[in-house]
Amino acid sequence: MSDRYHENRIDGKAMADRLVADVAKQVATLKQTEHVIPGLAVVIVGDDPASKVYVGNKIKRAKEAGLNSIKYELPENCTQDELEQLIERLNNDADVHGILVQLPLPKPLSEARVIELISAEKDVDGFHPQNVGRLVAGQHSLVPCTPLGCLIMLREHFHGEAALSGKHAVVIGRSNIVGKPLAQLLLQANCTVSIVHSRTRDIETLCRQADILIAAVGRPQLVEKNWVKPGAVVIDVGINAIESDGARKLVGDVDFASVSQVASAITPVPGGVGPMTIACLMQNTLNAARMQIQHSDPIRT
Ligand SMILES: NC(=O)C1=CN([C@@H]2O[C@H](COP(=O)(O)OP(=O)(O)OC[C@H]3O[C@@H](n4cnc5c(N)ncnc54)[C@H](OP(=O)(O)O)[C@@H]3O)[C@@H](O)[C@H]2O)C=CC1
Ligand SMILES: Nc1nc(=O)c2c([nH]1)NC[C@@H]1CN(c3ccc(C(=O)N[C@@H](CCC(=O)O)C(=O)O)cc3)C=[N+]21
Repeated sequence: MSDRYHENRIDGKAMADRLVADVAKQVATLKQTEHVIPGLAVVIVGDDPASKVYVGNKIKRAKEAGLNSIKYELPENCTQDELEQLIERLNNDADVHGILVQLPLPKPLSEARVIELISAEKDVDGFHPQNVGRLVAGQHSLVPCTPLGCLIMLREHFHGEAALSGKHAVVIGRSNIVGKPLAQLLLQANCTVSIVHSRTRDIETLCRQADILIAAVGRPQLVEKNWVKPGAVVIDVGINAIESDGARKLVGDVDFASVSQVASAITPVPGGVGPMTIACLMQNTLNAARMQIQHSDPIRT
């Protein structure tokens, strides 16, 4: 009984490999037809080791996708002005189609000001207020990478978006980066959406009602077996580094060992949402380049 649902992992790494290969094909076509190579600028401020790992992964994947990628490293103590001057320069550089500023920024830099300064059509993170507004209005063009990665995983798992219709999706977490935009995407996919957070009462009972449960909390292994309805699909966005037997390891916001006994499908950490986030960044950079070339209507996801 305990492993009724064994072999129920959703393989984010394999899906991400396929998505990047698909982007690479489309990039090659764009090169031939439009003589343009999409360019991605990744800006990192300071030397947080985790941020360095993620940025390294992004640059590696960009190479695989055939994109031009440039990394800009600014010192921890750089000023708001210096950072903003770099963004302005990238906004005006025709070879740069996508700009990503790795978050969080060291104090006292203003994330909100930087996000607003990035040209909305180069905002491959989808964090600019104009892109947030478009997402909510259902006219989205550049959608935040992690929520988009989660949606693509669910679409593939259910063999199309139609199967999401009417399902109860519970999103744990309400950040601008993950929880809120993801709830919007699920709503547009006709799910019934609940968002729960640190002030929610009886969170366990609410989570147990979910057909699709998504954890984006930042609390290692918070979600346990008794939070999950048997047969539910669980997406674990969390990336938490913990010490276990003296070694550093990555775990999600879900207790994988216990929850995988009751879930019908579950994403692992590592190898789940993380790789899909980066693959979606490549897709967004391609979409941004296309929009800039054609000045056409936004591409729907
Ligand atoms: N796989 C990937 O590509 C990515 C992974 N991540 C990971 O996802 C996780 C979430 O990231 P992010 O959204 O940026 O985090 P934030 O810290 O910005 O948001 C966390 C959310 O969880 C809520 N929360 C915190 N504690 C609890 C609790 N005990 N019970 C219920 N809700 C709680 C908070 O509530 P409140 O609003 O009330 O404070 C908040 O809404 C992190 O582990 C992060 O590393 C993030 C981005 C990309
Ligand atoms: N402007 C901005 N955009 C982001 O998209 C953004 C950000 N800032 N700041 C930090 C978060 C976090 N994030 C991750 C991306 C990939 C992995 C990833 O590839 N994880 C691998 C493991 C990586 C490892 O070994 O550490 C995996 O889950 O398999 C993780 C986390 C993007 N974020």
